[in-house]
Amino acid sequence: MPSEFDLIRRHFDRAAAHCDLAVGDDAALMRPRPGMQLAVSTDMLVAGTHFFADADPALLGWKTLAVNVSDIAAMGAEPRWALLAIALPAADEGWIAAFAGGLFDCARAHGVDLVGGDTTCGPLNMTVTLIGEVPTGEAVTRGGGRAGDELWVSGQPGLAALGLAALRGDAALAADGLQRCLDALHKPRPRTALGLALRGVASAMLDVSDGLLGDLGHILERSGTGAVVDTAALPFAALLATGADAALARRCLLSGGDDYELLFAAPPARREAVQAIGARLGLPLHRIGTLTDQSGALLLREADGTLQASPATGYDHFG
Ligand SMILES: Nc1ncnc2c1ncn2[C@@H]1O[C@H](COP(=O)(O)OP(=O)(O)O)[C@@H](O)[C@H]1O
Ligand SMILES: Cc1ncc(C[n+]2csc(CCOP(=O)(O)OP(=O)(O)O)c2C)c(N)n1
Ligand SMILES: [Mg+2]
Repeated sequence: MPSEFDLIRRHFDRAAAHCDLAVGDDAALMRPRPGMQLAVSTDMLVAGTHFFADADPALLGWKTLAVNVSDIAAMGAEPRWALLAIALPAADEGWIAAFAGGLFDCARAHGVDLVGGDTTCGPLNMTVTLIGEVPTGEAVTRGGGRAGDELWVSGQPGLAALGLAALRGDAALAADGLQRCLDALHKPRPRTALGLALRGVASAMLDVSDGLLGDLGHILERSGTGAVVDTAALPFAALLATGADAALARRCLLSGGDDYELLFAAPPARREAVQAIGARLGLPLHRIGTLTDQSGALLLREADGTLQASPATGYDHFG
């Protein structure tokens, strides 16, 4: 049976590119580049709550890091250093090797060093702490939105929630549609390049983990604005193309969660700049509404022009 230290050495100790001291000592040593602020975030994934216990370990490794990279991207920061705290029910080396493989694939794709962590025996869960860098004063927070700013969302929110609904037997999807939804659920692609490009363009930003409307509520709260969301501008077509019915597609897109897309506000004068960024990155950016001066009020404008108030609620662990 491998020891705790064998597991760390074999699976989690890899060369770090931009770090003075990484895995193996009491603490890691990193130097932020001059003129940079550190952006620090942590998110935990728990078996049964965030994933099924029999999930593919390579995909789980990817997602564990990806959801944290997404938070750093949402600040307009560059992800740099990660710490991984993991509790494992057993020293299953095949499982751990596959998990580490997926995690390091994501680390490589986003320029992240794994610089430390903790490994214990216990119910399967993992927590990554991610440290990024952003030029001092240039981070994009949730609180900079102003009435009149346009509201945008990247990519294809709703796919992951549809995938989860299908796994639970609550949605019958066409085979290729199901594949696309499961890929979104299991392998979120954090929008790092988009987050960096939106520095100096977006007035407020966050990543959508708990569902579009619920997370929009955080922008409204921190920015002191309201919002009108045009439902006709939301990207429903790709969800309907999976074979999902319209009501489920709407629920997944508006409040499903697990999207890891960026939701941001930008002044109308920056509309062309936003569109140019989307074109350069080959990433669809949807202009889905406007911030208003009615603090906290979230309205949905339907295709026929009618306005209806909506609660800004999303995924809630205790709700
Ligand atoms: N146990 C905690 N102690 C201190 N701060 C916390 C704790 N849990 C969450 N937070 C903070 O509350 C805020 C909202 O957290 P969360 O909803 O998890 O954000 P996100 O969706 O970006 O992961 C963040 O600033 C986070 O750091
Ligand atoms: C087995 C399973 N059940 C439910 C979900 C859906 N789900 C779990 S947590 C969550 C929201 C995001 O997690 P949270 O811990 O709130 O992340 P944060 O907002 O802190 O980034 C969602 C949509 C899932 N992915 N897998
Ligand atoms: Mg969190």
